[in-house]
Amino acid sequence: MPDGGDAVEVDGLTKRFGDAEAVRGIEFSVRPGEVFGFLGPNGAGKSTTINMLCTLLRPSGGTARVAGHDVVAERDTVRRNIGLVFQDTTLDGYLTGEQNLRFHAELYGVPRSVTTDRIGQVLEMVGLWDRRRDRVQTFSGGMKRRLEIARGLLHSPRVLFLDEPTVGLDPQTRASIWEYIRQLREAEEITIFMTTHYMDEAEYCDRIAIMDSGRIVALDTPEALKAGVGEDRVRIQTADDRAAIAEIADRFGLEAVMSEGAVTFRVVAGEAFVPRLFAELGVPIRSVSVARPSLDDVFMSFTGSTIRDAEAGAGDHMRVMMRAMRR
Ligand SMILES: Nc1ncnc2c1ncn2[C@@H]1O[C@H](COP(=O)(O)OP(=O)(O)OP(=O)(O)O)[C@@H](O)[C@H]1O
Repeated sequence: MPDGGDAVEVDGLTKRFGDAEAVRGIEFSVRPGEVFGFLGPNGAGKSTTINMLCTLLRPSGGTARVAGHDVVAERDTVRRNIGLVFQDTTLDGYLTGEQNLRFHAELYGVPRSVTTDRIGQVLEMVGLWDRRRDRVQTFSGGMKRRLEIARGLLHSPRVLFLDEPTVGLDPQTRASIWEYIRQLREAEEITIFMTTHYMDEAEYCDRIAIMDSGRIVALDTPEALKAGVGEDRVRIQTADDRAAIAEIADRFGLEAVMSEGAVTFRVVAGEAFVPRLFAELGVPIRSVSVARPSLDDVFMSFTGSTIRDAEAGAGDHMRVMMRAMRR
């Protein structure tokens, strides 16, 4: 990619399937070295977008450049510069881990002189060096996923696309995959473009784009997106909860309720508000906690559904219902 250029640069990108517009003229860019998360409910257009960026699908309009090259005019160059780790595994179970990688190296034209070293390097990176001579069919789900990540890295791509890299894996394996992703960024100076349905994982991304109904509806750092939701949740335990609720309404104009045994209310910049609360509330406070808005709150505010609904395939249905209810 040219010096100073973006790793992914999308302008007016559109995809129509017949009359339906799956991607509606989106625009965004990803900086080199970023871990960029792509979120959205089912049918939002994420896969369609990724497929266009990976040159697997031709755009109906607009442009996309990946690693500095146009996905239509320079398709083959783009392909050489990207790695793909998609949900459907394409590993060959009868081959060993090492044989799978060797096959891929030939497919990508990795020079023979460097293949063996490179295979060793990526297998070490994902902790599979000791299992390199075992058939892949004996691997656990997490090991297969790690081998796929190793394979995606083999030809030293500039941009690695990961489609739900940790889906269906146990929390421990998910954590270790993330550890590899973080190491990767340091070791390979690679840009990572990923989709995930796990909000706790989206937190690890440098920036997140939320897509809904073919458009990018939000794009920023996880911190900025959460701050954009506005209000923090403050919970206090007091000597007299009923009096505290009344006083919070009178003095600060905030509506507090009892929730799980604590007086709970929402306020902008909760941490800065707490000293004022202690100074001005007549009722003694026994304990206080402040919770920032979560990425779940962010997702909900932009798409009208939680990521779990979206994951369960109920996202579209929920959204329609919520919109109808708001009317
Ligand atoms: N080959 C196709 N032909 C017709 N319509 C398609 C095709 N591929 C996708 N679509 C439609 O485009 C829209 C976006 O689909 P897409 O798969 O990109 O969404 P997504 O955000 O990746 O969803 P998911 O999270 O379920 O994978 C959907 O309405 C889908 O039905």
